Amino acid sequence: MYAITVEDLVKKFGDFTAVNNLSFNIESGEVFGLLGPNGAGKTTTISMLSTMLKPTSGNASVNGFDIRTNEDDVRKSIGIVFQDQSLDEELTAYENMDFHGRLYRIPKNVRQKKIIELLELVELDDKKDNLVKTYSGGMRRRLEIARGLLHEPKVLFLDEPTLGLDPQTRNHLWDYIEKLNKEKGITIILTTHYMEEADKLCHRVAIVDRGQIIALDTSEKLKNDIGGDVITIVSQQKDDLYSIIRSLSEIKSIEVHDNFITIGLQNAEKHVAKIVTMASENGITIESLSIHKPTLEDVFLHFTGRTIREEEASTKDKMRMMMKGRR
Ligand SMILES: Nc1ncnc2c1ncn2[C@@H]1O[C@H](COP(=O)(O)OP(=O)(O)OP(=O)(O)O)[C@@H](O)[C@H]1O
Repeated sequence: MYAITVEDLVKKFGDFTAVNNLSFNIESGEVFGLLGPNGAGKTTTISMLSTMLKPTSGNASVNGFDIRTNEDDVRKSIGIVFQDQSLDEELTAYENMDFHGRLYRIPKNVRQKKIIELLELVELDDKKDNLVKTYSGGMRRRLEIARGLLHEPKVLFLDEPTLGLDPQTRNHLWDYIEKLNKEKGITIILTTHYMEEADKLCHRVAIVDRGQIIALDTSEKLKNDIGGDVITIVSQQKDDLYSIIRSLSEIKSIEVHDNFITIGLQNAEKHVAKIVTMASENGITIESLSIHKPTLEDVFLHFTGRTIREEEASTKDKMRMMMKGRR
């Protein structure tokens, strides 16, 4: 059974198309990732699915409810944790949860029990009476996730759940997200520009670029399609090198980029000497050469010819954290 169906979904802001004809389905109980660089249209997509934004055209349903005509039922059946923090710093964790539970009109006795159970799940029960302003970034994010689950949604939307968190806290949060999915069977749709996050957490990944899905499958399958290993060669004479080695039968894929070539092939270490010899015999200088197992970055590069621009992403992280610090 599908928790989410999306058909030809489009969102335009004036002349600009932020989401361009997306179609995909998410199985009930799946952890599904939208992976892509900043501005790819990930947040816009989940904003439409959570009924915070109206689509320009197309159809989608969440838990069987139409996002255009059945907004209230969609909202009641989902939990949302968006990028911008929405906790009340001057309240305790328990009070933040309680306030949310009242908004959803959860009866007091059920509410009290559920709050403790969820705070235990994210291991914040012993800090429940501390003010949120004393919490670390990771604790706040855990609390937001617990709060998003209070009304027992079947589907949870997480927009960049670990944005700006340090690697250790990020790992920790991944464990909670996995636990939620396994223990509670909640369908999770998350957006991320961290490839390791999509790789680690998601059963299937949709790689999004410029408003479109450019690849969708399990991370394993996406990476296997590139070839068993990837050789990256930096050379000023990349075009010459390309023409010399392109017809080697062991090469599964070969692409020329700005100042380097990527080659997908099985058992790279067996063939690398031959490639270097061919280069040298033809007077081609290799500046550097590396071999690695394919990552989702390679998949992105393969489909778009660009990298996911981690640098740009991390600059944006820093800006966001600075803005949060100022509040
Ligand atoms: N309200 C809006 N008005 C005009 N343009 C918008 C609006 N919201 C988003 N956009 C544009 O739509 C594009 C997609 O934005 P979106 O936030 O969905 O990207 P994203 O993949 O989630 O990236 P990020 O992680 O940076 O949020 C961007 O170019 C953004 O500038």
